[in-house]
Amino acid sequence: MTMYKVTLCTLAFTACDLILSSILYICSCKKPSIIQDVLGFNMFYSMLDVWGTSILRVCICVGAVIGVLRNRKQGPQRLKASIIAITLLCYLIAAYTMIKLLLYSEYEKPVQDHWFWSLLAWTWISSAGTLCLWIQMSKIVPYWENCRLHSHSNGNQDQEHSNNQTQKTKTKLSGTNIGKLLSYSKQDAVYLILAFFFLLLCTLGEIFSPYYTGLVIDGIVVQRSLEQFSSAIVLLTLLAVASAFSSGVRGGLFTFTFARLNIRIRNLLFRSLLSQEIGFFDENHTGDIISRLTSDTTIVSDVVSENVNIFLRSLVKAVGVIAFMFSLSWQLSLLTFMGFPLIIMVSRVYGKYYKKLAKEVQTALAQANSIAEETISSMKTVRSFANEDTEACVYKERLQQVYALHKKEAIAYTYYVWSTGFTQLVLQISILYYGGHLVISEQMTSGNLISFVIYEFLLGGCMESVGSVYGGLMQGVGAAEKVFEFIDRKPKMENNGTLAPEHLEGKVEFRNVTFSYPTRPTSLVLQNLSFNLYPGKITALVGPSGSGKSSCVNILENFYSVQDGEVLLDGQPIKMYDHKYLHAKISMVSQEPVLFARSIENNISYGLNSVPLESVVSAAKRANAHSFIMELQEGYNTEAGEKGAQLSGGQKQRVAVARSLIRNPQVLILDEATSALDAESEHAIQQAMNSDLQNRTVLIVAHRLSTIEKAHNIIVLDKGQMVQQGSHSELMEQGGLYSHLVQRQVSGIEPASEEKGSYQGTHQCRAHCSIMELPHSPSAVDIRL
Ligand SMILES: Nc1ncnc2c1ncn2[C@@H]1O[C@H](COP(=O)(O)OP(=O)(O)OP(=O)(O)O)[C@@H](O)[C@H]1O
Repeated sequence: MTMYKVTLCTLAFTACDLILSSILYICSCKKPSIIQDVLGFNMFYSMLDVWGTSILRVCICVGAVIGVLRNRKQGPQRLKASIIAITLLCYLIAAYTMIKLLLYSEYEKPVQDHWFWSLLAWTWISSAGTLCLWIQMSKIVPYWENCRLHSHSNGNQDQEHSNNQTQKTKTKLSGTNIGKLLSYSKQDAVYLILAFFFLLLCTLGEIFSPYYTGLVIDGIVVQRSLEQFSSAIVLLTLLAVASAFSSGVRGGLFTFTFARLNIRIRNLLFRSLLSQEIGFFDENHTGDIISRLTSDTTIVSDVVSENVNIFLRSLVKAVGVIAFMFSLSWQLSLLTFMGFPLIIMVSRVYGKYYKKLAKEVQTALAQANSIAEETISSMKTVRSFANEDTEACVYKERLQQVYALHKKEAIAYTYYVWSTGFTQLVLQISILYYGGHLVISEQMTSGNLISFVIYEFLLGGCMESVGSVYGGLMQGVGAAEKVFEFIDRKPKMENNGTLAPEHLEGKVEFRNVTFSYPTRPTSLVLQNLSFNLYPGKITALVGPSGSGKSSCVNILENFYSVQDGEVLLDGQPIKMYDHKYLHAKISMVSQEPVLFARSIENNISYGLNSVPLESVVSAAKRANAHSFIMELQEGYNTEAGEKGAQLSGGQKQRVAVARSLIRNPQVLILDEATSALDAESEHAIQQAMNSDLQNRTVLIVAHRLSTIEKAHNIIVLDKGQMVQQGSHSELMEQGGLYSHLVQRQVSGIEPASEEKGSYQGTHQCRAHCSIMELPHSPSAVDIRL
């Protein structure tokens, strides 16, 4: 709504409020004239004070209008900042009318004055209206801001629109998350219904107990009848037993159901993670992801299960207790409910703040986990640089952030308990005072007052649980939000190809490929790159560090989408091939192969279904791994350790080569695959591959240029572009980057401009060492690729 519309509405409402309240007051006036009513004001039968609240509302509305008109820019913001105070004021007006009702009922029993009821009802309506108008005015956007928004470029509008959408989605999330959690529990509907049934039984028992306690007291104090007193005690005992039994069953069922939910959510999350594109894992830290999978899923199910249990119990109990309270005394109930909105308001404010804090705690914890995970998984590197202290300090710093957030949480909780505790105390004293008055004036029995006080305590307990559970639930919802974010995430690159031809030649074509990594979309790693790989031929990719060799392999493995151009396998885009088929036909051995913490046999047959041991042994023999495997205590059943840590670098490489060879791939990619091998092993593997070559397409990524001299085609990359192509002798004749690199390696000196990082340095050292060995090294001399 525009500023003028809201202002006009507010002024019209204010006038209407003042006129109607005045008319109703005049009509409800019991004195002959208004002047007499004003001069002889009596709280018990004059409505002057209720009319006076309309003046207060007029002041609020007119003040807001003046504030907004005088300061169009900051006015609405100030109104927004004071919404809680105005809500409190409107609530106090409504609460005052209830006190008025109690006072009036002392004078006129029952209250049958229509004008009185009309003025009371109008006061409630107009208090709510005042609050709504205040909120509307706080949302006013100044005219020039509107113009600025309209005249903004389309791009910016889209941006703002999408921001608004995100905001809206976020607000929607909290509500939908609980719904979503329940939808994941659909399969457990029977258990949940049973749990709810026992919850009702247990709550009914708890609700009736105070009532029978009141009957026991009346039996002793008022009737002095043994019969009434003992029958009430028997019923009370039966109720307590039934309630305790149901309570146990209910608790067990809820815990069981939410344990199932935990497993379900973890499974879904893990499946969703496995379906994400590789870029997702570049963007998100492993620690963060693991934290979602472990701590967040646990919070979702455990915290939610515990809190839903308490929340539902308290809610059902509160409904029953309220019904009993009204049946015992409507006046005392009214008094009790004056404090009710105040507790809700405190819970809301606290819940909102707590939810924000819970999310921050989760993020900070995930970051701390990520650091611990990274450090522990790279312990050898940390130790070799003697960097334990720094890592411990970094971790401590992150934990300090978590601690600071926890402190904030603790302070928020303290304020919350203080405010609700104080409200309840004031209420209890008021109830005892007014209740005593009702008993003395014989408007209720002493037994009923005791029952009421017990109910009031029960209701206080329920409210407290609802409030504290609300915070817990919000913590669960905050964690659920993050879990669902991952579960619902649609992979940006889906493996939904279907092509799986029986015969695959293995011709690969990079056609005008332009590529950048999703984490750095602006820096082009490959630019308009085109080359072919042919079956039965060995092609080598060489180039300085960072020139894009491994990126070509990543694209060929269909790990990333290209920005422009395409990669074709037998003339078809690789995306169109079935995921499993593609990775059975294209296999890679990398420089630092990752093995899994399983037996060597399982590592070699990884990803294949029911492979006979003979095939595993045959692949291991071709990879020159059989003899070392047989020397291990448990042979093929030997555990490889986490990431293959129980094997040496060369042994890992040989197992990885066997893992590739067993698939009999049509396209074989070797990314410095034999770099960690001794000369003899390397030679043996080269021989095996040589004899296996047949019509296979082989792509070698090489840093040691000596290893690719016999390749049929050498592609030289520089800054993501192909600068040369040909056989070793052709390229040496041509001169240029290739011969330059070879000469540098032979002389053992790398161009300084290429030394950009420690990783590169490692390669250069290796290259340097291997070339220095060249004249004597059988691996270099006997290459038969
Ligand atoms: N996952 C990634 N996310 C973002 N950028 C990356 C990623 N991997 C590599 N890069 C960048 O892409 C460029 C090419 O890297 P690439 O690994 O393909 O080079 P390379 O020729 O294989 O290098 P090396 O010989 O050192 O292994 C580099 O600038 C590198 O920083």
